[in-house]
Amino acid sequence: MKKANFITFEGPEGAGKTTAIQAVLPFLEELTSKVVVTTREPGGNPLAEAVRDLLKEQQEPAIDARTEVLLLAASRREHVVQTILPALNNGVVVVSDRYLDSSLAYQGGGRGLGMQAVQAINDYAIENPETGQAVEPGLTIYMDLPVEIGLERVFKHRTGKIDRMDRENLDFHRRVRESYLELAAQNPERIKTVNANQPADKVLEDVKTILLENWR
Ligand SMILES: Nc1ncnc2c1ncn2[C@@H]1O[C@H](COP(=O)(O)OP(=O)(O)OP(=O)(O)O)[C@@H](O)[C@H]1O
Ligand SMILES: Cc1cn([C@H]2C[C@H](O)[C@@H](COP(=O)(O)O)O2)c(=O)[nH]c1=O
Repeated sequence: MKKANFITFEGPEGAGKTTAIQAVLPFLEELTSKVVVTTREPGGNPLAEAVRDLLKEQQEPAIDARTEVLLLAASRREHVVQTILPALNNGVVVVSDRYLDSSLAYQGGGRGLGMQAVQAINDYAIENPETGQAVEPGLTIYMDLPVEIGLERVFKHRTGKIDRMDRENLDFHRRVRESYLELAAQNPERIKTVNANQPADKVLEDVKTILLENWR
């Protein structure tokens, strides 16, 4: 496998992505001898962060599922063009807390729009304007855990606000996880699964092992 300059972290709510990314950063800088930047979705630039705020707030009437997927794809386009590509073109390693797989799992699976339809919308959003190639991560670390455990972490311990997605019902979150597991099974070369239902130091160890294996 080619050394991955674009790395994404994925998982259901409360999987520990943000915690793991922050903890692994110094290790990744040392491993790659490159500048490493972290970013997130939805977000990663001012316009996409504004979309993030919109999507996290409870909306009345409820946001239509197709509107949601289109807003996410539009914000992803900004993220790709304004943040991800300029960094990659400068030789920087980009680590994103969520990317396209989140749309496939949450909107494709969770909302029931179907992964194919969501992929098609996003093909337009993630095209590199210079090469015409899709901007895709070389490595995705999928942090897997039972949704009840992730949600318990979020509801009991999170310091930030409980948002619109967190409040979705258990079946929604189960469909999200099932979709991630399906994606991981379909893309074993790119998506590496970590058992996120372990103490944080053990999770970090497993993440480091995967990064090491993918930077040879
Ligand atoms: N391995 C772990 N065991 C127990 N608690 C953890 C673990 N990793 C993270 N946490 C805690 O769980 C909560 C969620 O962690 P974090 O924000 O890193 O997850 P996340 O995947 O980024 O969540 P989300 O996508 O929902 O924002 C935090 O309170 C964090 O301290
Ligand atoms: C990129 C992306 C995100 N989401 C959802 C998943 C989460 O509920 C929030 C992001 O916030 P977090 O702090 O990372 O939990 O947005 C989504 O539904 N679809 C997407 O494409």
